[in-house]
Amino acid sequence: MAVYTEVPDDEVENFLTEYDIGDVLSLKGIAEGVENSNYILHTTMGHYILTLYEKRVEKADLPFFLGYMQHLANNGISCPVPVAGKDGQSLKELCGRPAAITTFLDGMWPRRIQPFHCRALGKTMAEMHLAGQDFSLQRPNALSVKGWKEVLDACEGKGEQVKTGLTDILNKEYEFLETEWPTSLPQGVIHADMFQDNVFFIHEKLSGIIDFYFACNDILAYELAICLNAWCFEQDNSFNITKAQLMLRAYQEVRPLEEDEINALPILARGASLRFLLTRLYDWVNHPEGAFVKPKDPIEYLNKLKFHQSVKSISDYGITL
Ligand SMILES: Nc1ncnc2c1ncn2[C@@H]1O[C@H](COP(=O)(O)OP(=O)(O)OP(=O)(O)O)[C@@H](O)[C@H]1O
Ligand SMILES: N[C@@H](CCO)C(=O)O
Repeated sequence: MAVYTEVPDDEVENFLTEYDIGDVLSLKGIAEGVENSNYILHTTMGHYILTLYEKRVEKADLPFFLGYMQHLANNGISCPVPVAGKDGQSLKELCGRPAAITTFLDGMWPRRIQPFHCRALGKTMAEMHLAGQDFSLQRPNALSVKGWKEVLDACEGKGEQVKTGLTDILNKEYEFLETEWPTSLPQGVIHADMFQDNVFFIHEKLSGIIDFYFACNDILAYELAICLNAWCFEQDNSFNITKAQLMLRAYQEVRPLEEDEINALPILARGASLRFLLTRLYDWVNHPEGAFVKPKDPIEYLNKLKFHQSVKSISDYGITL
């Protein structure tokens, strides 16, 4: 479940008087997602998504997230569009939490990733990177190298509860990445959490991207590295080079990678593995007993990290210079 804040009927009715989107017909909590409270809002004018932003989202970051979604939509990328109230503002407050209404996006996220999904994702990712180039707001990635250290420290060695020796592996990998992390690769706005549950398809066509609440300025190729991790491994942890090749080729048809970006992919992929390994580990060891939200498996990302550590050349990702 991801409805942390319940919205009483009279509050939503009152809230909608701030908008021109008709009267409420129903408000249904959405079970998926872990960060925020999401509702499907059905009004006399159609369907919308109502989101109440919970603790992990900084209120000061919301103009960046909502502005980025609007910017992408203005530039032809299919994603939820923030709905402005009668006062022209899309960021509001409901039940004591920051809140926004966005348009409803048709489509389903793929339960089983097929090669064609990876191809479609590569193309859309590159289009988003180009579209983001003239977005004026800035948000540094709070979960880049410095942020990883904060999460690592916050885990207080509790990795041992999950796997003996994990703390040592994490410390060593962090030290390696801190020294080797590239500093001069092309940067831009990235989504930073483009996992399969955030990418909708209708049949074989990508219908849109959702959940922009980790979006930030960072190395563009780091997004590819995140997606190699999230989309190109099979259930048995084997790397699917066909999926990677399709994703990287489709990306490059829209935004060709520079030589430095290609050469950096193994390091970027290690960083991406460590980032999700750490946040998953933190959630795992701090998971309240009996909570509805099931934490995601950190060890899946340890296995992915091991693959990237073993990579000998970029041809292991199905790409050549
Ligand atoms: N604009 C939208 N149109 C249609 N459905 C949406 C939209 N936004 C969210 N949803 C639905 O709500 C679910 C949760 O949304 P979202 O992924 O943004 O939540 P979250 O709490 O930020 O979760 P997480 O960060 O864990 O993915 C999605 O899986 C989808 O079913
Ligand atoms: N996509 C993240 C969780 C939510 O942002 C993960 O799989 O760890």
